[in-house]
Amino acid sequence: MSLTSPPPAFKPFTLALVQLGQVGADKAANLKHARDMVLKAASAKPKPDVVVLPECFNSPYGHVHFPVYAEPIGFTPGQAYDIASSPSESVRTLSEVARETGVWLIGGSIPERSAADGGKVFNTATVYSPAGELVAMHRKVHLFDIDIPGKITFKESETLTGGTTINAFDTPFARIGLGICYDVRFPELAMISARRGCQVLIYPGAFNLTTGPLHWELLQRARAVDNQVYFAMCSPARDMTAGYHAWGHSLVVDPMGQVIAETEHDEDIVYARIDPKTFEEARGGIPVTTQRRFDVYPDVSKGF
Ligand SMILES: O=C(O)CCC(=O)C(=O)O
Repeated sequence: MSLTSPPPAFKPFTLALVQLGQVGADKAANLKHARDMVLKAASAKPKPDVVVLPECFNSPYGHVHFPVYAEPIGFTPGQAYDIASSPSESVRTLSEVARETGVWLIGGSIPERSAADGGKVFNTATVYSPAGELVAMHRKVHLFDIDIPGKITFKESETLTGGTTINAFDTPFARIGLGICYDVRFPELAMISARRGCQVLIYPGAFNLTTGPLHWELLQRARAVDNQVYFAMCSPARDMTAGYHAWGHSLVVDPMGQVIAETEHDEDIVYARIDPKTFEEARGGIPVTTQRRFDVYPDVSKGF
């Protein structure tokens, strides 16, 4: 799929965010639990069309862990990919559960080591069709390097490299744009995805107890309102025994900026009905999409 082609007609669908708990040191156990929770999410009535897992769901979150848990994936967008011989056990597991449940699965993110990039490690989201095909991938573009003295210091760039592409995938009901966590702080990424036809943006994420209360909801509502799109982020559950304390509060925001679904911080699954009517009403009533002044400032979605 090309971000320059017209998007699919936007139709109603059900989204499920799996706020996964029990992410520990045992990768096989993490994968099994993720699989069990996707099965649970998909057993709801109505069955969700899209199921989402959180950032870094197969490994503890921390720069020391990324190289240890990293798996080769070897996917090139637009090229055939044989799941059965994928070198990534996480990819094989996610593909299988997508096929078994018949949902579109945004497989959170996992540390990926890429031989084609000299062995560099990325924080990578993979997406599966209901047939289990790997249809898209997003490597976190903006690395989470922050230092708030006395509160939180985190430096993903110690071991990770940032991705260089903007990614989305088409379903029969929407074009869905991708990002990962810290990417939400950079309005350009969401803006470009929205101007290239995405009606829905979904970012696996894992905010923390310092920035979570202040910025998690604010940033998602901001990205939803300034682009008049649905915006959702899926977090891991909070685990105060883990090295990183996630904020939780996976949520879905509609194109008017209203939070339409939200969890607390424990393990949970939250469902939202995504309704094109709200999207059309937002764009019709507040027509910023046709009022932009590209004679005064440039359109960042063009020219590269
Ligand atoms: O931007 C933030 O405050 C948190 C970002 C984060 O946790 C991440 O990118 O993994």
